[in-house]
Amino acid sequence: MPVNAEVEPSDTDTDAPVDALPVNEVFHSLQGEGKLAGVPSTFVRTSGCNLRCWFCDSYHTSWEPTHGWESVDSLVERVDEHGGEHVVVTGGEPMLHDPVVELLAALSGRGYHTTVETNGTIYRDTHVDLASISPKLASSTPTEARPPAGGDAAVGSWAERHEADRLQYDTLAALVESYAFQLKFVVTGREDLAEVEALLAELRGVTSATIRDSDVLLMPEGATREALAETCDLTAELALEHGYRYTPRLHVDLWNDAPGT
Ligand SMILES: C[S@@+](CC[C@H](N)C(=O)[O-])C[C@H]1O[C@@H](n2cnc3c(N)ncnc32)[C@H](O)[C@@H]1O
Ligand SMILES: Nc1nc2[nH]cc(C(=O)O)c2c(=O)[nH]1
Ligand code: SF4
Ligand SMILES: [Mg+2]
Repeated sequence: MPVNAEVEPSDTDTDAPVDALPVNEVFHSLQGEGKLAGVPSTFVRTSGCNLRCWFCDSYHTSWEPTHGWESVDSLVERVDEHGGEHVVVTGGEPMLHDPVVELLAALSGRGYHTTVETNGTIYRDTHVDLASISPKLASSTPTEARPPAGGDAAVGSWAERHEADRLQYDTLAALVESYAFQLKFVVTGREDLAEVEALLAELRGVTSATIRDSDVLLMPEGATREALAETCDLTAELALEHGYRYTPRLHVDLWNDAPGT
């Protein structure tokens, strides 16, 4: 059961087929972010999210979700066709969907290393080799003055909903206690670091897991090379100042976040 079981699979069809996931894309690329940056990986991108970051680089899984329904068996077959050792399950928010549990168990059973990219608001008891947790800071909250960057969807009630739901310490604690993890924060400005520090102090206070500074990654905000160029120098400076790790966004550097990368 998810820790916060009241989360609804918002923005996904209500007539979801059993054992199927709403899938936006499956592709093979280099892991662009985090401790495994540079590792060839097959990505399964589910659609639908319980949050709405203004900067979301996957607009068609959050603000205007699109997907086809695909069974776990069919997804495993498609992953097998790409080959390799590493699979990244991402979204949208992949932990929203019940069949993600079976998908991760099946991938693990076939010997894949699994990374789950998650916003850290929903816990699932399943097989995860690396929980790549990206808790959302106040600077991610959409407002009328800061609407979604990837399209013209209306902010509407999402300002309040995102703000209310973005941090769930019981869920973050369950994730870091259950799985090998990284905590990956999107940095938009210097002011974000006070919130990172406060969040880590709170989380370290409520969990028995050890959170090393080297498990904390600062990632510059930017869905394009131009946007990244504005934030990467400051993010590197902040990583050095605070003793945290810097993570690049290799897929943006290499391919400008083109579809399928
Ligand atoms: C699209 S999200 C999907 C997984 C999950 N919903 C989450 O937010 O962690 C994948 C990763 O991209 C990051 N991300 C999204 N938009 C970004 C942007 N404009 N700049 C930098 N990172 C971004 C998220 O923080 C997360 O680490
Ligand atoms: N190459 C590449 N690496 C990634 N790492 C995390 C991604 C994501 O969207 O979750 C991502 C992505 O979209 N592409
Ligand atoms: S939580 Fe992830 S998928 Fe959802 S809006 Fe934010 S970045 Fe996009
Ligand atoms: Mg991405």
